[in-house]
Amino acid sequence: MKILKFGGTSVGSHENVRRIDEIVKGQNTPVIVVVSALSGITDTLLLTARTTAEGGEFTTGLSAIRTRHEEMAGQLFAGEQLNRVLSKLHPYFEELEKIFQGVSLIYELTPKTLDKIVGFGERMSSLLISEFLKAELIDSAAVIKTDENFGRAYVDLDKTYQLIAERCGNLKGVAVAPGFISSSSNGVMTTLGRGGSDYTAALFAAAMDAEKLEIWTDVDGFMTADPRVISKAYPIPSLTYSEAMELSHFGAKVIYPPTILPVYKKGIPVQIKNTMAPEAEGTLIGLEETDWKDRPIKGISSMSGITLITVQGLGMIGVTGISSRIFGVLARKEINVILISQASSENSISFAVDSGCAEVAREGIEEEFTAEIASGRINKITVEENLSIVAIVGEHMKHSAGIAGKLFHTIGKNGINVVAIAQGASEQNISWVVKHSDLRKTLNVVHESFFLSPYIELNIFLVGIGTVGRDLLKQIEQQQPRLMRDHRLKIKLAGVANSRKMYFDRAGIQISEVESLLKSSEEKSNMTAFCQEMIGMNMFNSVFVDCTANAEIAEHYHHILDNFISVVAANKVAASSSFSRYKKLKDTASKKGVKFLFETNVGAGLPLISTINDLQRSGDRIQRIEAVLSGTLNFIFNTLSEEIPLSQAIRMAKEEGYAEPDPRVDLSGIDVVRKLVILARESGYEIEKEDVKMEPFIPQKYFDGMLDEFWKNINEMDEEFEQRRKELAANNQRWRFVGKLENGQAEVALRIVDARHPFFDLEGSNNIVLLTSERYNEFPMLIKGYGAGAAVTAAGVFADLIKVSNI
Ligand SMILES: NC(=O)C1=CN([C@@H]2O[C@H](COP(=O)(O)OP(=O)(O)OC[C@H]3O[C@@H](n4cnc5c(N)ncnc54)[C@H](O)[C@@H]3O)[C@@H](O)[C@H]2O)C=CC1
Ligand SMILES: N[C@@H](CC=O)C(=O)O
Repeated sequence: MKILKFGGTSVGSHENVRRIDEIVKGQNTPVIVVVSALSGITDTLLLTARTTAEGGEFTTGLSAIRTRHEEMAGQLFAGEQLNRVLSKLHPYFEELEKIFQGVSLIYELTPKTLDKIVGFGERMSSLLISEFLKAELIDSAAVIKTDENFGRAYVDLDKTYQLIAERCGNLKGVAVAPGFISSSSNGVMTTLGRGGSDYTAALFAAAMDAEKLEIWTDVDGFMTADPRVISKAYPIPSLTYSEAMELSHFGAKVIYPPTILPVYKKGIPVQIKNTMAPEAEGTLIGLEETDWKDRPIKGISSMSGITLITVQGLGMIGVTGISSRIFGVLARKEINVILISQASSENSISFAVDSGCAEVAREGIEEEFTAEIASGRINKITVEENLSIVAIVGEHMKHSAGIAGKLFHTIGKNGINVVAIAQGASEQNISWVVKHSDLRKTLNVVHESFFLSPYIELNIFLVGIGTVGRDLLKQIEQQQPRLMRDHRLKIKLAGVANSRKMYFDRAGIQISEVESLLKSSEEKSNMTAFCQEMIGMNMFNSVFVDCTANAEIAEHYHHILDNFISVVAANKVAASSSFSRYKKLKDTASKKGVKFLFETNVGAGLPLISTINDLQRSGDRIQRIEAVLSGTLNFIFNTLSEEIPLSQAIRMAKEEGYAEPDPRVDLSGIDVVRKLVILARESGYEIEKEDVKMEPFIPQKYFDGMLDEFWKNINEMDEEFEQRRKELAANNQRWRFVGKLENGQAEVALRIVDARHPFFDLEGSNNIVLLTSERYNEFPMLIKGYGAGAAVTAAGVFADLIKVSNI
């Protein structure tokens, strides 16, 4: 025999009732179908009853209940059968009306009367369904026996099992039973508590030693997290009884927790199934899980609307009976305590309750401890509101070291403050309290870090869509399928800005639509507002990517890192600003556990900074750097010819995407000064830009004034350069703009090199770096390759992004 329970949504429409018929027909064993009231009916019954007791009218509520059932009957039956079903339904409406009239006369609604009223929902739905399935109707109230604790009666299990077995022992086909309702030994109607239809089904299953209990609902089973918050949540194939209990306790409203006990005692498996998608596997609950045996954590549950109350005082230390008095008060006031946390010093006890009961709880505690508060032995009762509880659940957490460490490290790294923690000695559940505003981020972080997510998400906020930024977007779009497939990495563009507009979307911005979305966006580009929005979005694994050359944007890095957001910069301004600022940014990143990466600041995509970092970390010491670090200048010197004068070569470098947004930064030598300073600092030298000796090769007057004037006047230098170029060519010599660091002294200057020099053959916009260190001494390390350009620079930024993701 099988017991199939269908919830309110599953019986809430005639289409769904027809689905139930199909599901039941597919069974090849006797079946008892337990049903809830039609969706929304229990709420209407409760509301109408309460309104009536307060002097309001009941006719509207009653007529809505009547219409709903009559309409459903009209959709399920026709002709004679419809008349017959309606004639069976009408006595219920009449009886209900009489009860409401009684309540309206005496303005009183006892728990006993309320149980009688709410039980009508299941009585009427079971009538409709049994008629439609042409099944026997079992009166659950006659076989489930309880005490008279109305609203949530306690079941006499022995008596109930005996009566069910007697009533259903000879059942051959299909029977339908209302959930939720029961009766006392005096025959008074009682109910099993909200959600009690699951419990009814479990009682039938246990009494009949059923082969399986199936709970048919409107979700695909227990999910790894709340799917309304985590779009990547997916069904858990199997759980043990205790895991299901733990998950149900904190929010996963898939099954009513008391349901588990009767079936657990008899070892009856419970299958959660979706009535709307019967083909989905669902979740199987049993003594042992059938899947995911290697996963320490099966799911995350969460609960919002939580208030944490803390009772604190030095006078509590070593005093017995404090806890018993606190929880005694709460028990007397019928306040459910959701989580408890006590410091081992015993000077404080914190407990979490539903915010709706917080005020009553606080008043009760203050009253109980009036004397201790007056004498100062208890000095504080604090109430923290707007909190949420999150719990990870899994039987294999037991004796598995490192779970809590990893959990709180990951949470902390994402800037989430943990307000309180509790872990049961059973080690199946670790629960903690966070601000409600951090709940989404917490769930995402935990879901990902414990591999409950099919992929890791990196949320990027990109500023600057020029040569590098545009290519970066193109590369992300092209590489995304491979990253998802091979590395479980999904790069999500959550915010973007050009110099005019900005646009955000937590769900992710389609890269192909970036330009048009920015064009139509109402939000004007503003860095302060951009940071505010990005930080306010409070997304986990966030990275700010700066593909501008803007100094104002670089000013915001500290604030961004301080808010647990990594920074990847192609922009060289921050890393080459004052040493104290550079150091502060690095220290902040390290303190906050995020990354500040700027590999492309020197040599574009060449692995220069990472190589220097590796040498340093492994104990080497950089003694000397000699390098060509300007792609633009190298390109210009390799391009100048009789046909191509200086001014034209500069324009070509700009068109090729090598030059800075303002090419005077390249021509003045400032770009190389910045790069040399960054390399020196990464090599451990405390150096400022002003410390670098620079010999300009173009007169200062061309750099003063506006950019337009520069473009207008720079051809004045063409002739002189052509003269000098000819002389060089005649001597088989070339110009190279060289940066050098030696004995802590840095200089940049235009050099003339001949064919014997290693820089002589440096082609196009290539860069070259010779690193002399303690280990690479007689033969320095040489790194050479493209030193500028959209594709290689964007690839370098991309590589930094991948480093942030830690895949
Ligand atoms: N192009 C190259 O080969 C390399 C460039 N870099 C660095 O990459 C950065 C970007 O260079 P490119 O893409 O070549 O320059 P670009 O001039 O093509 O792009 C910069 C973009 O930033 C935008 N922008 C400026 N201020 C802004 C603001 N306040 N808000 C939003 N957007 C703003 C500009 O409108 C422009 O679209 C620069 O810092 C450069 O030094 C680094 C290595 C190589
Ligand atoms: N303008 C720079 C670009 C790379 O940093 C250069 O030309 O090297």
